[in-house]
Amino acid sequence: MTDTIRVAVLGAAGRMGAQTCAAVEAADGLELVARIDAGDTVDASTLAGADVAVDFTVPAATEANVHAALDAGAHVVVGTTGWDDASRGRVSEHLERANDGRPAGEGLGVLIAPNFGLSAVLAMTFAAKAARYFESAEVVELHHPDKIDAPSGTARHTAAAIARARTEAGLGAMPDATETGHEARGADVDGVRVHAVRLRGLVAHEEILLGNAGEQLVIRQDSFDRASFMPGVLLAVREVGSRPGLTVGLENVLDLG
Ligand SMILES: NC(=O)C1=CN([C@@H]2O[C@H](COP(=O)(O)OP(=O)(O)OC[C@H]3O[C@@H](n4cnc5c(N)ncnc54)[C@H](OP(=O)(O)O)[C@@H]3O)[C@@H](O)[C@H]2O)C=CC1
Ligand SMILES: O=C(O)C1=N[C@H](C(=O)O)C[C@H](O)C1
Repeated sequence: MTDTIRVAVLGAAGRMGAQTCAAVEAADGLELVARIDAGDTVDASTLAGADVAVDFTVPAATEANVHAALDAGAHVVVGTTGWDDASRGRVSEHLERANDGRPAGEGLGVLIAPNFGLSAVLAMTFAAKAARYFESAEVVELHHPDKIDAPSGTARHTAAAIARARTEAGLGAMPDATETGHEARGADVDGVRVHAVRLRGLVAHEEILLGNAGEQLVIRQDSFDRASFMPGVLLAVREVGSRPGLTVGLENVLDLG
């Protein structure tokens, strides 16, 4: 990369995309070279020489955007939700092909972060650390009602990390005597119950409840404004070029992983 990092924003007219364009324009050492939105093609021409493409679009479009940006030779930072093992695997394979033969450390990178907010990244990290000590754990995510996916990507990432920690600690299934009304118990993400609230006035919030006999730990984070995501987005834009391959979660960039 040159000294100035050229950035293209995909989903530029959206809530996160618009805020990201403004943050990039205001940041030292970054230059906004393209605003891409629904209906636009993603290729070398529309990316306009971008070193890094930032995707805040929709779950149905994000994977194709990443492949297209990689084909155009750009690193990619992804905030969009909707990723699973299969789609992440396809991106990993694409990166292996694209980076084959490049000198070590000079390959393309993709950084997918379910949440760029520091409070959210820390809440997820703390929850994963605490999980092994509690018999029960449930996740509640609360968002603005214009959000199209549920549960949130953050809640899925949190629940998956809790489940991994429980498995590593040899914990079994959580106690739950429910016999009727299973639909009221939320989504099951790797054996962890996740509940989604949609409420006008909210932005993005998460609560992780951890319980033992006679005690409870509640870890809560609140993004009251999308400004909370911007330091993480800018950090990812600056870091992705020095992280060839696929990185999932900003905790890895912050050395919290
Ligand atoms: N990682 C993080 O920290 C955060 C992640 N998110 C996630 O980011 C995503 C975007 O959220 P948000 O900004 O609120 O959503 P918005 O709906 O406000 O923005 C999405 C934008 O993407 C556009 N778009 C749709 N399809 C394409 C496409 N194929 N190529 C380019 N642009 C397209 C939409 O256009 P149109 O409206 O015309 O369809 C819209 O302008 C969501 O998945 C959300 O969960 C949100 C906040 C923080
Ligand atoms: O749609 C949103 O707003 C958000 N989406 C991400 C998610 O699904 O986790 C991140 C944050 O929660 C805001």
